[in-house]
Amino acid sequence: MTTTAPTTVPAGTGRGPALLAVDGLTVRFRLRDAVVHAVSDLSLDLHPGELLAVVGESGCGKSVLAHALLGLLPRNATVTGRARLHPAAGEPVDLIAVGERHLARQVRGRAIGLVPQSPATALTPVRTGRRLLEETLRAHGHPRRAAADAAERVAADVGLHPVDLDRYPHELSGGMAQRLATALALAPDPPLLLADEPTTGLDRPLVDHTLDLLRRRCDTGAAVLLITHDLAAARRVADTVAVMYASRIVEHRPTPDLFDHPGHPYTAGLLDALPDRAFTPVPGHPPMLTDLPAGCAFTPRCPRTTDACHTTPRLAADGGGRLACHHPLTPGAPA
Ligand SMILES: Nc1ncnc2c1ncn2[C@@H]1O[C@H](COP(=O)(O)OP(=O)(O)OP(=O)(O)O)[C@@H](O)[C@H]1O
Ligand code: NI
Repeated sequence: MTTTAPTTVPAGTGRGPALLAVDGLTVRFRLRDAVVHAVSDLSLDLHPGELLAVVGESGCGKSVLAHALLGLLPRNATVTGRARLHPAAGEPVDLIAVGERHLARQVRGRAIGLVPQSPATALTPVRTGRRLLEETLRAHGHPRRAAADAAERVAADVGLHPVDLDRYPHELSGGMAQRLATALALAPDPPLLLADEPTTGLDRPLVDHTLDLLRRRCDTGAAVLLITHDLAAARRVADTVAVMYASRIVEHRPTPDLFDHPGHPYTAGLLDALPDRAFTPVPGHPPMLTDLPAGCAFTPRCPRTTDACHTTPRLAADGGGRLACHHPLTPGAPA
């Protein structure tokens, strides 16, 4: 590996030991005649009570990050680095090294919940939402009768009507399937939740409702890694925001700092694309992850590029956050 980022998180979030400490996580996919650099040297800490939003354009590696932590990647993936999960009750475990048996028995669903990006395909088609929820709850120790009540409660939490619980997954709209998937992930009350675009297909009031639900989970001690395209969503609920570009975290800061004083030209570009700002998209397209340029991958789209950008910038402490850029923006100065 070329660089190793510090594992400290931005100031203000470092209370006690991290629940999740990811260090140098790298994922490569082998294709017949190419290698996909899906996640590169990624480091982050997540503490109990913290909501971290991971944002970035389509294909930058957000879902692969979540799947790597849960051992859900296909066989052509190679994962290196460490991801230490340290639950309050229990020994720390390296999610990358621990192996499928432990992940299946102790981690997935129990220690780490996942709201998958495409819930419609992830839901078992032959069981109603109610059965799926009750089975999940019983698998995590709820007695039969308590599970029935808890299923209705958690369904109501995500805005699902009891009648909708008696439908089969194919009878649900995209938004209902999304809410059911969220309910299934939340039901066992995992200390860590990975929520991959959990508001897809929801109308605005339900988007806010779901986001606030995740926020409340953090306020009662859980940690949430929220993957989203929606910067407004991140702004509403996240404590810190990590911006990914072409497989790397390029900036990570407390939420207000990121929105008010972005340091990376890419972050500034994403903010400029917001409808309530300049509403101008970042020009150009992200690079192919099979063919990344040497050095900073944002170089071809960056207005500040110089020769220095041909070496990969280290993700280093910057103010209260972390930044990987040779020519960062300074607060108040034009891009
Ligand atoms: N099994 C696989 N084999 C090869 N490449 C893969 C595989 N799974 C994902 N990729 C590639 O890894 C990269 C990262 O994908 P990922 O799904 O993490 O993107 P993302 O940031 O979640 O995008 P989106 O916002 O569209 O969900 C993409 O280039 C994708 O094509
Ligand atoms: Ni994704």
